[in-house]
Amino acid sequence: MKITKTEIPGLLIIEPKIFGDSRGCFFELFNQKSYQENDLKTNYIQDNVSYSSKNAVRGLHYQLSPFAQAKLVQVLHGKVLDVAVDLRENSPTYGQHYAIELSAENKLQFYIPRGFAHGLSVLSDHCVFYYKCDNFYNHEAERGINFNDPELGIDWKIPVDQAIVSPKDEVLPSFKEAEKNFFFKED
Ligand SMILES: Cc1cn([C@H]2C[C@H](O)[C@@H](COP(=O)(O)OP(=O)(O)O[C@H]3O[C@H](C)C(=O)[C@H](O)[C@H]3O)O2)c(=O)[nH]c1=O
Repeated sequence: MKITKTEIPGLLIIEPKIFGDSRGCFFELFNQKSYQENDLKTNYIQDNVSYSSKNAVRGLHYQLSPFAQAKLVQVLHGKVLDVAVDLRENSPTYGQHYAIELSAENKLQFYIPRGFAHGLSVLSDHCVFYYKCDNFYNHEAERGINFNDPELGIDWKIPVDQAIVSPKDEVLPSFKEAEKNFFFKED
C-alpha cells in the first residue's frame, strides 16, 4: 500500500495494492496487521455503508467528544467528492478543509482522524460508500455544519441548487454557529 500525507496533518490518502488479472482485480480493503505495520493503528469497531444518487450530499457531520470517530472511507461503486473539515481546536489548519475525489475506479481510501467534520457529494449516477469507524454511532453526540456554509467555501463539484440533502442536513448551522459547542480536545 502507498500512504500519502495531505496538507492537513492527520488526513491520509491510502492506495491499496491492486492485483489485476484477466478477470478484473483484487485488493485488501483493510488488514489490521499490514495497516498497523504502516502505523495506521486505528481500532475500527463499526462499518457503515450508504447508497446515494447523483447530487446527493451527506454531511458535514461529526460526533462530540468522547464519541468522536476516526473514519477510513472508500467508494465501492461510483464517484464522490469527499470532504473533511479540521475541527481540532489546537490544529494549525483549524477550520480548513481538504477535498478528494474517491471512486471505484481510483480505489483510493481516505483516512480521517477524530476531530473532523465529514461529508461527501455524489458525482456519479449512483454511489456505494463504505467506511470503517473507530467509535460507535451516538445519536445524542451527533452534530453538523451546513455543507453550503460560504465561510467554508467548499466546492462540492455539483450544482448546489440541485443538491439532494436530508431535512436534518438542510438546517445544520454554519461553522461559526457550530463552533460554540466544539468539544474536540486532542486525544
Ligand atoms: C451514521 C449512522 C446513522 N444511523 C441511522 C440514523 C438515521 O436514522 C439513518 C440515516 O442517518 P444519516 O442521515 O445521519 O446518514 P448520513 O447522512 O449518511 O450520515 C453520515 O454522513 C457522514 C458522511 C458521515 O461521515 C457520518 O458517518 C454520518 O453522519 O441511519 C445509524 O443507525 N448508525 C450510524 O452510524
